[in-house]
Amino acid sequence: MLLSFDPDDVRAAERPLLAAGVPLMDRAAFALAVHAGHVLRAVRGRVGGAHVVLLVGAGNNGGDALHAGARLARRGARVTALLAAPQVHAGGLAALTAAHGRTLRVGADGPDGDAPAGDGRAADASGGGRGGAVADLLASADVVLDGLLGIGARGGGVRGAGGELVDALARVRAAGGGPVVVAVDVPSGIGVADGTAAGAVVRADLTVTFGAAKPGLLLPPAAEAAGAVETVDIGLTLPARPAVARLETGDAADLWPVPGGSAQKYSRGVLGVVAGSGAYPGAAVLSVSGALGAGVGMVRYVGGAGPQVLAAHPEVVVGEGRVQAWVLGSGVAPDDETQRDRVRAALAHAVDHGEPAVADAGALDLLPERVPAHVVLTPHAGELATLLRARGDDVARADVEAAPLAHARRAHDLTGATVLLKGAVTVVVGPHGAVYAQGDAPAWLATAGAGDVLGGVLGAVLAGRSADAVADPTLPAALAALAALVHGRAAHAANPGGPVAASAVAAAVPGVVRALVGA
Ligand SMILES: NC(=O)C1=CN([C@@H]2O[C@H](COP(=O)(O)OP(=O)(O)OC[C@H]3O[C@@H](n4cnc5c(N)ncnc54)[C@H](OP(=O)(O)O)[C@@H]3O)[C@@H](O)[C@H]2O)[C@@H](O)CC1
Ligand SMILES: Nc1ncnc2c1ncn2[C@@H]1O[C@H](COP(=O)(O)OP(=O)(O)O)[C@@H](O)[C@H]1O
Ligand SMILES: [K+]
Repeated sequence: MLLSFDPDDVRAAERPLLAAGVPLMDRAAFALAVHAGHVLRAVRGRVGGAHVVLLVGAGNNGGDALHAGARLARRGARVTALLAAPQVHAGGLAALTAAHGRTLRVGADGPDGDAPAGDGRAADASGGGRGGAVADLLASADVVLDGLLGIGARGGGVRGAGGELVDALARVRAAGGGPVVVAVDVPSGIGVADGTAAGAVVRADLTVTFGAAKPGLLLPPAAEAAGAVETVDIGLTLPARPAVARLETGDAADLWPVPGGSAQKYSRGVLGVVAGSGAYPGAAVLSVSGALGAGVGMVRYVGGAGPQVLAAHPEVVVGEGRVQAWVLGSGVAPDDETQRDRVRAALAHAVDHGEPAVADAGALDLLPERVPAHVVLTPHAGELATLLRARGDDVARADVEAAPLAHARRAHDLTGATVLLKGAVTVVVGPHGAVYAQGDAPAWLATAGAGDVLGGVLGAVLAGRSADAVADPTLPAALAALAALVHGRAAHAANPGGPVAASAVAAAVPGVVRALVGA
């Protein structure tokens, strides 16, 4: 499991080590220089003679970049530091200067008359004139180390001279080619704790993060700016509970309901599916496909799409009966009152009798005021905005997309449900601070019906672990993250690197599960 921690927890973990004189910045800068060296060898064959540009802000994040730059300069790299603040980390600056690195003060914060650092040159990053010199420098770099802002960032993008550097770097990259960008600790400008990415934000190819990952490296939309993430152990002891977790391959076997030798279909879990309608019978078929692919003991289908479901899956039992979990609402049209009544009844049963339930699409507006955490909502951003508006919040889809964690958390707080918010990175929020962010899927998965398959996979897992999911209110969040992981990997497996239809994703689920839980 990949665990991330809020800046406050990281600072608290650093404090005793710093007080004891442990050289944390040296450790961080050493690891950063090693990773930058790997990148330089990959793009130029060697560190000696390579051109490295440092973007340096006012804090310790800039100090990391300067110290790493000094190490690279000692190995023969040509290193230029662009100083975006009047005062930068003194020890780092001294180290770079001693290693014969060049420094250049940029932007309005460093007027021409200001006592400049290093070789005494000043430049304006905003474009034209000396701004052109900054652009040329960035364009000619092999690697840029982004040390503008780390965990001291207050969010909303990088402001001031650093923001101009971020924009200049973006222009260089948009023109094609450009340097490999390595973010120091986090891409500068992201919301480190909440994953927002408004304003001037560095787009990195690689982020070298210290002590532990930070939530913004896992959460959308900021996760996209981080590129690959390398975590460096600098000796911090962090709390037991992370801010945001991501399930990885090794976690699936512990969570998946693998049948024991004495299993029979009822003990493995029966899933009730109330999905599909005259307008959308395919949603019922896809939902059932996901559940069967995930290996549920049995599916009972309830609704008008019985003939289509049976034609695709003769193993399904059509009609009501006892179940251990539900999938509700996929493809249930707003004007199909008969099917909506069935969804209402199933939701009430799930709440009253302790049966886990997935509430998707057409079930979201039928949710009671409060539900237990074993009810899992699976909205996309538009549906989450609608749900929040129905409960009095003034929220548009774009607001949810800009801050998915905050809005998923709000929906959890308002309803009590576990909330799985679909997207390029799927965010899950449950009770007691359980938060997951899964980025397992290729963009090809953004295709009609894919969400119905996800609901079926999740329903199967909840049916298989029904009693556990009711007894431990944080488990539905872990199982929802697990379903997202399997679903995303199934999209890869169905056609690596290429397009997938939702039915092909469902067909790939059994193989993915075998690979994850097989002996
Ligand atoms: N502690 C240690 O020994 C270790 C720390 N380590 C490293 O230190 C990093 C944390 O360093 P840090 O605390 O100095 O904060 P950092 O992110 O560099 O910047 C703060 C400055 O930025 C400014 N600022 C804020 N928001 C802004 C914005 N939007 N736009 C523009 N400016 C903004 C802010 O201004 P202020 O808010 O005070 O006005 C302040 O001047 C950490 O990520 C890791 O890399 C490692 O070496 C391991 C050991
Ligand atoms: N850019 C993307 N990259 C990867 N996966 C995505 C992306 N956009 C959406 N998805 C995933 O695709 C699925 C789409 O589901 P949904 O929006 O409910 O579609 P439908 O209602 O047609 O089934 C979700 O699992 C979502 O997480
Ligand atoms: K940074």
